[in-house]
This record gives sequence, C-alpha cells and structure tokens, in this order.
Amino acid sequence: MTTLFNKDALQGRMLFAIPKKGRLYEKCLELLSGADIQFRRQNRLDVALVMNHPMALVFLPAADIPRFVGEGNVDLGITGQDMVVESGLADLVAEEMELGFGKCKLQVQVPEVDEELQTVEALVGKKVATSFDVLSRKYFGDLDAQVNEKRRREAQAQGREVELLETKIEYVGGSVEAACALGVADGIVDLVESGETMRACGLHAIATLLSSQAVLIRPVTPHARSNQALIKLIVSRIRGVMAAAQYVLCQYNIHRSNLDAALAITPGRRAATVSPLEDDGWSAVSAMVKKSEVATVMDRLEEVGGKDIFTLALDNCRT
Ligand SMILES: Nc1ncnc2c1ncn2[C@@H]1O[C@H](COP(=O)(O)OP(=O)(O)OP(=O)(O)O)[C@@H](O)[C@H]1O
Ligand SMILES: O=P(O)(O)OC[C@H]1O[C@H](OP(=O)(O)OP(=O)(O)O)[C@H](O)[C@@H]1O
Repeated sequence: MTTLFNKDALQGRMLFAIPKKGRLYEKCLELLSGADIQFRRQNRLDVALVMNHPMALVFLPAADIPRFVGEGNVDLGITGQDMVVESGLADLVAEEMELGFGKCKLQVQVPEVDEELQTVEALVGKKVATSFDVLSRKYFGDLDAQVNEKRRREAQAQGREVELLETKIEYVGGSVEAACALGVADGIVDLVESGETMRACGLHAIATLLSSQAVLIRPVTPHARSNQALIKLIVSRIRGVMAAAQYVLCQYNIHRSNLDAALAITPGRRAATVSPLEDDGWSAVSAMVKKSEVATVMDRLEEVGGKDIFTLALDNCRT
C-alpha cells in the first residue's frame, strides 16, 4: 500500500507547510481556498496531495514551520512572525508577505494586585514562565545586565559588595496564564490579542517584546529540486487573495471640471480607469480603494461633486 509518508508519493511536488491546528488554521484554509489550491485531508493524516497542482500540503505545528522552511525541507510555509523569531532561524527564512491575520503581541504580564512588580526591572531576579523561552531569555538577559550594571555602580559608590541578579525563565508548554496563580512564576511572557485571557487571570501587561502576525515564508536558500515557477504562481495567487480582501472597487460619475479633484481622492493602485459618458461633460471613474478608507473616500467624492457612487466587493484579483 502506498502511504503519503512515503518519499516517492511526494516526489516532484512542491511542499507547502500549514499550521496543523490552532489560531492560524482556519484562516490558512480560507487562503488556500481563495488561491484555488484543492486538496482533501484524510483523517489523521498530516500530508495532503493537492489535486490541481504538483504540490502537497504538510500540516505541522506552527512552531516547527520556520525550521522546516529555513532548512529547505519545504518550499513555502505559513506561521506567525513570533514563531520565526523564537526559532532563532530568522536568517534562513525570507518573509514573502504579511498575511494580515493572527495579529497579536508578545507581552510581559504580572498580577495586577502585586504592587511591587509593576515594572520589568522589578521582575529581574524573579521567575518568569513562558512558551517563548528563547525570546524571553534574550529579553531578560539584556535587562538583567542593565539592572546589574546599575546595582554594581551604586554599590561601588557606597563601597559595598553586590549580588548579581538573574531572572529565571521557566518553560511551560501551554496555559502560561495560569502560572502566577499556581505559584510557578512571578510574571509571564505570553501572547495577547483581545486581552481577555490576561484580564480573566487578573494579569496586566507591563512591556511588549514584539508584535506579530501570520506570514508567508520561504527558504533564503531554496532546495535544488524546487519548482520555482509553481512557487511564483502560488505566491502571486496568495497576493491576489490578500489584495482582494483589502480593497473594493469604487465607481462613480463626475463632471469633467471636477475630475482632477476626484482622481486625487481615488488615484487607484496604479491609475483609475476613466471613461467618457454619453452625457455631455461627464466621466465614469472606477478605482480600487482600501476597504478601511472607503467611507471617508465616498464622503470626499460627494464633496467634490461625485454622483452615483458605489463600491463592489472583490472576490479575487491580480495587481
Ligand atoms: N490570541 C491570539 N490571537 C491571534 N493570534 C494568535 C493568538 N494566539 C496565537 N496566535 C498566533 O498563532 C500562532 C499559533 O498559536 P496557537 O496558540 O494556535 O499555537 P498552536 O500551534 O495551537 O500550539 P499550542 O496549541 O500547542 O499552543 C502564534 O504563534 C501566534 O502567531
Ligand atoms: O488576548 P486573547 O484574545 O485572550 O488571546 C490570548 C490567548 O491566546 C493564546 O492562547 P490560545 O487560546 O491560542 O491557546 P493556548 O494557550 O493553548 O496556546 C495565548 O497564549 C493567550 O492565552
């Protein structure tokens, strides 16, 4: 019987790594569907052959994807920027594009009630629990050095000995937010999006290590077997899905005397399309407008005499 965990089954296929579960999974499936990457994932299998391209999807833990990409075992991958930095392999991984979902911040959090621990300096020498131990060791390593240097200078001025402090970073695999309540740590370093988890645990943030979102990544040094043409096609399709999600097509009519003012409001991505109307002196304009700016753009078009203004959602596009 042939299994998908067989090198031969994957021979000649471009490999694309997708988080196997968790916060990024559903959004990745939407992106694959928008890019018309067709596959059927069999129950319990972490490899799926793509039906309409010589390609296979490999479902991996988000934390492992930077290594598989960086070492050239797969040709493309989606994971969080936080995972890329935490992997320590950022130099081997090229960020092809930010994907606009999975937005969060990696923050130092402490119990709100603990009045003595309201700055990161106050955590120096104490215990910090996290799943991001590489980033946390670096952050607190630098902070320990700064705090110790200050203490050393103060002690020297007073002619006394000083004890150097070292923050202890405790790795925990999940449910980091429970660490303080359980007495495992004085503070934590964990991801925050809405802040609900943090607040529910009586914690608040006192510093940010980094801001993150999902990214499409590829190896800096592609594998010799890589199908570069297919990689380029898939990247371009994903870019199209991303652009379609960010833009709408705005159409309106405008008298030619106000056309310049209107085009300054809707310059389009490259240029707006202007067509003459039968009605003397009027033009029809269509231009791509950022979704986030559409209400303001419509207000401003009305102000300069725009008529019959409407927007159309984009399903997909290439720009
Ligand atoms: N609350 C959140 N909001 C937005 N994005 C998040 C959030 N939590 C995590 N992420 C992003 O999703 C990535 C994967 O996190 P997730 O918690 O889904 O991990 P996971 O792969 O399911 O691992 P595990 O379940 O073992 O913790 C993170 O690295 C981060 O980039
Ligand atoms: O600010 P919020 O919107 O509340 O999100 C933050 C939570 O999301 C992540 O965990 P997730 O729920 O993915 O589960 P995990 O703890 O198992 O990783 C993170 O570790 C926080 O616990």
